[in-house]
Amino acid sequence: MSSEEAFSSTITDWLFINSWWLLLPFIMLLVVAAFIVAFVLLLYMISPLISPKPLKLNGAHVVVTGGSSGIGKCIAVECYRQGAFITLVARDEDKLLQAKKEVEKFAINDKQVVLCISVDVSSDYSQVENVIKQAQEKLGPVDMLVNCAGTSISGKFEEVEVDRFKKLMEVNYLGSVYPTRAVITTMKERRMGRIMFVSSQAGQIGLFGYTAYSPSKFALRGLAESLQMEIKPYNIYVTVAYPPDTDTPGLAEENKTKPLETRLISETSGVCQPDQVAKIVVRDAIVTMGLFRTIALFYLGSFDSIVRRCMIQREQSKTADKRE
Ligand SMILES: NC(=O)C1=CN([C@@H]2O[C@H](COP(=O)(O)OP(=O)(O)OC[C@H]3O[C@@H](n4cnc5c(N)ncnc54)[C@H](OP(=O)(O)O)[C@@H]3O)[C@@H](O)[C@H]2O)C=CC1
Ligand SMILES: CCCCCCCCCCCCCCCC(=O)[C@@H](N)CO
Repeated sequence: MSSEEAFSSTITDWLFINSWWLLLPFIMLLVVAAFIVAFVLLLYMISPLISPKPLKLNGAHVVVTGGSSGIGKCIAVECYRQGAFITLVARDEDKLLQAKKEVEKFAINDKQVVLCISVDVSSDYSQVENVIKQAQEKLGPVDMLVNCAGTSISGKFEEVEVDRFKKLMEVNYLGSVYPTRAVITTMKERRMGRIMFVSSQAGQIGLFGYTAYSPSKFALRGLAESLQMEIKPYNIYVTVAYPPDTDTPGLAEENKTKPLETRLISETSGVCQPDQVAKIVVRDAIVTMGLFRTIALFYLGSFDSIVRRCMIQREQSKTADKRE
């Protein structure tokens, strides 16, 4: 008996089957699995080749709304440490100046600047447009916008004051729409830019106590996905961050009224440190392509080509109009 026969008879004996070809379905399954693994590996390897160039933060102008406290402040520090020029946007001027001092400690060269702008990002679009204009005049066009200004409240649906529902939509949703609207035209003209929206784990899943907060964070995802499809041909990339509970003044404030259920549910995903969250979300915003995004890229590729075709057509008809 050859060694091959010995091998196959051992396996068939072991599996209590009398012919090797009964193994065929399993072998086919293995082959298919191997192909899938190989395909995913291939995607992983080509990700860096087909992804846009990472944004160099050195010398870039980064605007951080909510940059005077918590996660926003840490995002500003993270970008400053990589050589960026920073505009901090928030309402309270004292907190802004304090944050400016903290950020400035992390300078890597003596040209870097931290600019402070006091404005409510949620109340009046023309105000927001104005301050963004001022910031661009001082520090140049915005390369990256981080929409981090936001606030939260937790409580049972019927116990949350009715006007809070409107307030949270205004600050968390419109407060991200307005700054984005104010930078987008210049970004499109320059055919470059990054926009980050800071949502929350409570923006992926609705949870007890967050009937007012979650919807305002869900809304950011709808905005981000639709906007991304519009502006990808202009080489502008949008990211959404979904952090868990993070140790900030905002969380301390929220904890004052947090129902027991919300607390117990949130504890399952723990509390992060804001500098840790900042590192991750900044990296994701500047290096735009991991494995899952590569897969999403193929998935969305056909939609993108529609958008590109329309853009070309529209520009062609515009120049034709001008000639007439
Ligand atoms: N901490 C957490 O557990 C988590 C937080 N998030 C989100 O991250 C973001 C930051 O949270 P966190 O760091 O905890 O918050 P903080 O309360 O510590 O900081 C909020 C920042 O936003 C600014 N801000 C608030 N409202 C306005 C407004 N109307 N106009 C301009 N600026 C405003 C504040 O300054 P000022 O008050 O002076 O205007 C401050 O700089 C929020 O969007 C939050 O929803 C997401 C997941 C978890
Ligand atoms: C793919 C689906 C993932 C779902 C994960 C489920 C995790 C449950 C715990 C949720 C914790 C809620 C954190 C809210 C943080 C927040 O935004 C406020 N603290 C703001 O102040």
